[in-house]
Amino acid sequence: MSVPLAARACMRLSGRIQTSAFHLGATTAPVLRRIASALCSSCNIMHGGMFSSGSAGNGLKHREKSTLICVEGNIASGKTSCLDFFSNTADLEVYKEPVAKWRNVRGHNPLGLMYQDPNKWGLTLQTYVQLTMLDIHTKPSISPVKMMERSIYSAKYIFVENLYQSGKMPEVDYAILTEWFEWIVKNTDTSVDLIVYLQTSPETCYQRLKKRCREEERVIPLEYLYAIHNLYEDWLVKQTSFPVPAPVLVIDANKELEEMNRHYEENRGSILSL
Ligand SMILES: Nc1ncnc2c1ncn2[C@@H]1O[C@H](COP(=O)(O)OP(=O)(O)O)[C@@H](O)[C@H]1O
Ligand SMILES: Cc1cn([C@H]2C[C@H](O)[C@@H](COP(=O)(O)O)O2)c(=O)[nH]c1=O
Repeated sequence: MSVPLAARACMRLSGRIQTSAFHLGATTAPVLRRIASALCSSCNIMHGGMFSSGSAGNGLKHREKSTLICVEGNIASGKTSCLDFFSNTADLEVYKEPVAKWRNVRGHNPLGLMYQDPNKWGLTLQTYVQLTMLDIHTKPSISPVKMMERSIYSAKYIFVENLYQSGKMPEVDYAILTEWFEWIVKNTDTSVDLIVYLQTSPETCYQRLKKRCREEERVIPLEYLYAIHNLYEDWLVKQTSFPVPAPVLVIDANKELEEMNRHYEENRGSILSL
C-alpha cells in the first residue's frame, strides 16, 4: 500500500473510532479511543508510542499525544468548579480558561471592552481568545490525560457566531476570524477526544453569574445567556450547526455543587475517558 493510501486508511479508521466509541462496551471504548488518539491527526499515521511527538512535514510540531477532554457549557454553568474538582487527580493536567489574560493583556482589558462595545471590540477579543485557546490545545502534555475549559471550537462556533448572528460583528471581521480558524484547524493539532457538556438552564447560569459578580459581566442580560445556550444546544445536542470534533458526554449541571461533585466522583471513569 502506498503511503498516501495508508494515511487515508488510518484517517478512516481514526474517524470511525472517534464517532463510534460511545456505542461500544465500557471496556472496549476507552481502549479504542486511546488507539484513535495515538493516531497522528495531522497525517493520521501512528507515530511510535502513545506519547510520541513528530513533525507534520510542514515544519509545525505535533502535540504530544494524550487524551484531550474539553469541558463545555454556558457562562457560569460550573465549568471551573468541575475542573477544580478534578484538579488533584493523578496523571491529569487541568487548564482553566485564561480569563485573567482576556481581562489584562499588557494593561488592556479586551473582555471589558467587548462587553462595552461589541461592534468595535468583538474582533479584538475573539482574536486573542483564539490565540490563547490554540496555546492550550498545542501545549505538550506530560500526563496521559489533559482537561481544558472550553476549546478553540466553542470560541468560534458559540461566541464568534453569537456576535455575528446578533448583528454585533461586521461581516468582514467574521470572515477574517473564520479564515484564521480554518487555517489553524487544518495546520495544527487541535484534536479533541471527548467533550463534557455541562447542560444548564440559562436561568441557573444567570443566578450563578450574579453570585460570582465579575465586573465586566454586570451588563449581561438573561437573553444573552439564552442565545449562548441555544448555540450550544444546536452544536452539541442537536448537532445541526457545526461539526462536532469528538463524542459528547452531556451532564445535567443544574444541581447544587455538592450533588455535582458527587456525580463527578461516581462517574470519574467515563468523564476522564479511563
Ligand atoms: N452546582 C453549583 N451550584 C451552585 N453554585 C455553583 C455551582 N457550580 C458553580 N457554582 C458557582 O457559580 C459561579 C460560577 O461557577 P464557575 O465554576 O465559575 O462557572 P464557569 O466556569 O462555567 O463560568 C461560582 O460562583 C461558583 O461558585
Ligand atoms: C470563550 C469565550 C468567552 N467569552 C467570555 C464569556 C464570559 O464572559 C467569559 C468566560 O467566562 P466563563 O465563566 O468561563 O464562561 O469570557 C467570550 O466573550 N468569547 C469567547 O470566545
